[in-house]
Amino acid sequence: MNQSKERRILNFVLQNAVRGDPCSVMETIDKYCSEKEWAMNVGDVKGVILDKTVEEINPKVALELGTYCGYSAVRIARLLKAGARLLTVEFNPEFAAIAKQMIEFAGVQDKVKLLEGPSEVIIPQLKKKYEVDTLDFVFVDHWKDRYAPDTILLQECSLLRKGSVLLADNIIFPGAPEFVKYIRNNPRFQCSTYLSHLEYMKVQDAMEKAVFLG
Ligand SMILES: O=C(c1ccccc1)c1ccc(O)c(O)c1[N+](=O)[O-]
Ligand SMILES: [Mg+2]
Repeated sequence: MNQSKERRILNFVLQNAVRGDPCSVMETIDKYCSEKEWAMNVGDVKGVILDKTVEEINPKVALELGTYCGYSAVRIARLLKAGARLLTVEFNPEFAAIAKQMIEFAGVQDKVKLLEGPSEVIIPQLKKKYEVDTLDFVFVDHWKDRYAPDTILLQECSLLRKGSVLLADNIIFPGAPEFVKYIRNNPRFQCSTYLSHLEYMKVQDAMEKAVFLG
């Protein structure tokens, strides 16, 4: 049976990256996806914006919506301090299976918990089932029409506290217009936009940082 693109990416990493080295895994994925097959990882350019945001916040508890192959989970987890954790949510079981292997190969599995299922089901479980009090950082990178409803759901579930930071990918391409309208007109969030490019392409994109004001 034909392999999926995501399986081809994982195999390329398993054959070419250094086991236990998150940077090697990221670089190898970026090499494959820029030279062989485009894929929707946050990538090396927007990845620097993600890095700087994570380093600025130094989160104890981080959430990622949209694991895909695990690229940004590895990218975030490598920067987490001792005792910090990343919860990453993936709806697609094939993607989740690939990401699990990617995260383990990178050696960051002790910092990452991969939760398989729809975000709207998992978010209301975070407090009781996954022992989350509040989230310090949320990387929003899943289905673009879920950005706004899940941001509302995070608030309804009391998962944000004063100073919690959301960073949303793809604000220009593919775009998340409902989210942008919601977050920029909401006095409970302080927003800033980081212009960049779509991963591995010359297409303009952007990331939106939104600080919850309580
Ligand atoms: O929606 C797409 C998409 C649309 C069309 C074809 C392929 C992907 C996409 C593109 C770039 C992203 O960074 C990203 O996170 C996504 N996504 O699905 O979450
Ligand atoms: Mg994205």
